[in-house]
Amino acid sequence: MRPETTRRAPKVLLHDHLDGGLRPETIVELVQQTGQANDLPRPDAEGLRAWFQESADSGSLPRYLETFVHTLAVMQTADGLRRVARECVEDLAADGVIYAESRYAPEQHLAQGLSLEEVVEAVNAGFREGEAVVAEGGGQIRVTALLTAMRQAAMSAEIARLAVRYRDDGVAGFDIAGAEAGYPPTRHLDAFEYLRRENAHFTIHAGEGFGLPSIWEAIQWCGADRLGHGVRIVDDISIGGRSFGDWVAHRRNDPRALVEVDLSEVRLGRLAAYVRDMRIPLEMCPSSNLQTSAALSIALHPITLLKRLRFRVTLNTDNRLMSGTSLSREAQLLSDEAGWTLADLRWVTINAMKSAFIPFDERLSLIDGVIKPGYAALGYAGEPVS
Ligand SMILES: O=c1[nH]cnc2c1ncn2[C@H]1C[C@H](O)[C@@H](CO)O1
Ligand SMILES: [Zn+2]
Repeated sequence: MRPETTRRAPKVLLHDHLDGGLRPETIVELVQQTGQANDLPRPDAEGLRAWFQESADSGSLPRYLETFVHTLAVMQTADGLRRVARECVEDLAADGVIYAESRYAPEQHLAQGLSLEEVVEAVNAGFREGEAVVAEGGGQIRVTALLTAMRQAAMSAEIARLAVRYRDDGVAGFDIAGAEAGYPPTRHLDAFEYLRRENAHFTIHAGEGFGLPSIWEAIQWCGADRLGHGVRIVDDISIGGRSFGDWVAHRRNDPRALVEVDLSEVRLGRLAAYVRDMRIPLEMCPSSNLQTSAALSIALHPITLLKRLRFRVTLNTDNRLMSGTSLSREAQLLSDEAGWTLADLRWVTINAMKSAFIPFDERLSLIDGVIKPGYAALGYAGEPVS
């Protein structure tokens, strides 16, 4: 794929953290307004941009998460939140995203006295402003919010109630995030049971910093509609009688290994089969996984095998600032290093749109009215993906 084609292609983003996608320039400006500029690890936008990426490259999820203290610091006022939300929408639209679910944890924005409701309303206002700016410029994007509860904290029941309260006002669902090992999703069972009683939607970060037990709990015990990452589902997949991890480690110097592997040699365990059979969406984030050591390289990232096996794969950014990425960059990396085509990008885009938390008729109208015509305009009308 040519980068310009990748950027122009309509894309759908289900897993993007609002507090992981700020413009470095905005952080510098907002910190200057508060008079706390000395708290920044670098004084200027370019220095900050590099600092976030380098610090997030630590190889560990808990250390990756430490960098968020500097984005959260400028997201404690209604004005700060509204600006960050508006710029998020503008940046995604410029990258060719036509529908996004942007997540953040309201409980992390209360330090300067905002209430949970004020946080949600400020972010919603920013999203609506961003959509209006994009529409005025002749573009098109819709952004909804997912409210995240932090898994190490104890506010999930309250955040779940907040998500239901705003379900008809810009909030599409609920999520659990934060360090995974040691914090199983079942700690938040009351929140999930409440959401299910309310017929509400939720996703759970699972199978990123921890393996199969976390995925199993998220699906079979908590009832998650989607999996945040879910990349470690490959621990339940074998190739030629070897575990995926062993198999890939032996081929770490063969970048085409996953593109060429004979699928008749692949066996799914019961959990992997369940995830595929039930069409459970995987919100996969390749660059983020390299930074937290959940995958070895783009070429050998499990997403390419899972796509070939027809799991319901979606492609996402996770944290654009910490990973120095965008959705089109993620797609371009897969094109350059793992043989992905425009047909593959269209397929994961439609997968994502089908898996979104907005009503079915609205998803369908974006698929038929925007995504399919958008790919047709690029010269790709939708032959089956190999
Ligand atoms: O990839 C992630 N795994 C777990 N937690 C994450 C990830 N990316 C961001 N977070 C956390 C840090 C943010 O402050 C929080 C809400 O967006 O979610
Ligand atoms: Zn995430």
